[in-house]
Amino acid sequence: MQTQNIVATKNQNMVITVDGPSGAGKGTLCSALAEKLGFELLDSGAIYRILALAAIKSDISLDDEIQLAELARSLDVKFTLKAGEVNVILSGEDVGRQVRTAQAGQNASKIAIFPKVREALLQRQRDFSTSRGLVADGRDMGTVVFPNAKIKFFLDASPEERTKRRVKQLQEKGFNANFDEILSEIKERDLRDRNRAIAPLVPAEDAIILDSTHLTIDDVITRALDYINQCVKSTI
Ligand SMILES: Nc1ncnc2c1ncn2[C@@H]1O[C@H](COP(=O)(O)OP(=O)(O)OP(=O)(O)O)[C@@H](O)[C@H]1O
Ligand SMILES: Nc1ccn([C@@H]2O[C@H](COP(=O)(O)O)[C@@H](O)[C@H]2O)c(=O)n1
Repeated sequence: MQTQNIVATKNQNMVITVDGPSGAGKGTLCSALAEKLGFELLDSGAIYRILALAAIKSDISLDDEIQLAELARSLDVKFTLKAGEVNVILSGEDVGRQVRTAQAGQNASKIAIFPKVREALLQRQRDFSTSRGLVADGRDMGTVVFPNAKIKFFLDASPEERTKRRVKQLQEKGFNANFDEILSEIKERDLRDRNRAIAPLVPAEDAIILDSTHLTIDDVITRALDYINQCVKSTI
């Protein structure tokens, strides 16, 4: 029986979490797993990026925890799938391109330090879990949002490799990208994400660590699917 069939049979609201630093390949792995297993996908980083963008559009300071948390509770955001691409719709406007910039990532990481903001977004993220199963991509998926998930990955790669990937990705999307600038942004974001007081970027105790520095995308997907297969078989 193939992995996707075994998982479909055993599913029952299964949650697979994938945490790790920026550019480690979480989104790539999560989309592949969601597609192969027929699961829903949660890109939690997109929610933080959208909130920061919505704050800027509403003239709310990225330092104002109370107003940011209020905005988080009323955020009108939808993810729609068009021609295999996820579109991000904020109050009726397609903001997919605006939230993918390096600046949007930095802004997201600035507002992500606030406990009230994280609390306001918690249930919204948990609501992505349905009977279909969920692959959840982020920084605190395995530690805070879905601590009871049965399968947890922590995907890592060296800062230099992640920068190389990010530069290529931004250039392919038509953005300007300078290696040294992106490396320093990645290091700055890592530092903030790993050292914040609430929900810092750390592997869950029961997470499998996958270092993708010297692995191709296909290697990472195969290793993750093998592990999922083993876990599911051991519970049959
Ligand atoms: N193992 C890999 N080898 C080479 N390139 C990779 C690998 N995994 C992902 N990539 C590429 O690296 C880029 C960043 O990957 P991705 O967007 O999945 O990272 P991420 O961890 O989700 O980042 P972020 O948290 O900032 O959204 C993409 O262009 C992707 O195709
Ligand atoms: N669960 C999460 C997800 C993201 N963040 C913060 O958002 C920033 C942007 O995330 P991307 O995955 O889209 O790059 C990230 O640097 C984190 O600061 C978070 O705190 N928790």
